[in-house]
Amino acid sequence: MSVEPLIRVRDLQLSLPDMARKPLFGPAPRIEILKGLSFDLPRGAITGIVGESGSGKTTAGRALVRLLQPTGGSITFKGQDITHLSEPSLKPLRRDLQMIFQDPMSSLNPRHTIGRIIANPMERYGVPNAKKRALETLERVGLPASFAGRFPHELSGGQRQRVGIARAVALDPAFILADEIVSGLDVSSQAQVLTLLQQLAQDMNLTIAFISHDLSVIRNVCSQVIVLNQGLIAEAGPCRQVFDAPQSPITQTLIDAIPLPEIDESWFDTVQV
Ligand SMILES: Nc1ncnc2c1ncn2[C@@H]1O[C@H](COP(=O)(O)OP(=O)(O)OP(=O)(O)O)[C@@H](O)[C@H]1O
Repeated sequence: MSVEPLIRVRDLQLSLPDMARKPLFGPAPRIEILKGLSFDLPRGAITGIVGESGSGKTTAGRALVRLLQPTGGSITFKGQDITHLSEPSLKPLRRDLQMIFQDPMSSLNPRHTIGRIIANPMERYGVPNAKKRALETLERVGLPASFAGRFPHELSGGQRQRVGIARAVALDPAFILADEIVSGLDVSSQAQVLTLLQQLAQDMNLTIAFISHDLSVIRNVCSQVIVLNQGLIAEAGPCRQVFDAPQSPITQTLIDAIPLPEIDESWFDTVQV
């Protein structure tokens, strides 16, 4: 018997009004952004969603957490069809569907302390001992509890991203959408944040959709990958399989774009041949 995935997506379609082409009178024509995506997000797995700019990654992610309303197909979460749920009906599910964004500086309230930023959502959901849990969660993401009294601008980019992760995991969600969360970080901070995310996913049995335009990042953290191209799935499968034997020219192009590791060319001059 196969295990039911946490999220099941079937023939997902989404169109939005194209305001750039709106006539003076009458409605704007619609632009088709997602043209029929079908995939599963297995429980406890990190699934990479990759593709060139404009391929529909962010739109697909926002549809998954129902920040956007699909125009066709279905999204099933824990066996429940959430495709057309109204905002009040979605409310009890919101705690389970968390997000981490690319730019933690703009997603963290600059006037709130780190402790408040992590405790606030817990208090909203009536989680007991929110302040104590906020301190514990800070330590869980590798930051000292004393950071609770600091403000976002007093942290480095990598530390701020850890706060973004802490705020999401403090709610003990089932699913996290991570949209380009390491794009703004230097390479060593990137590696640390990715290791943390993997560790948390394992410890907490989190299901994560990890959006990135960078296949090399996906390769390091994800067990399966979905390659998007112009609102369609170009290829999907276990990460290793997709990397080792890409079936789509789109995937091959993304693989070819991965920069080679830097080579110290002075080394060649010292080698005796
Ligand atoms: N609100 C909107 N109105 C009209 N078109 C939109 C809207 N949001 C996105 N689009 C278009 O939908 C397509 C997919 O956008 P999306 O942001 O999902 O792509 P992406 O793969 O995440 O790109 P990037 O890597 O650049 O963030 C793009 O062509 C974009 O211009």
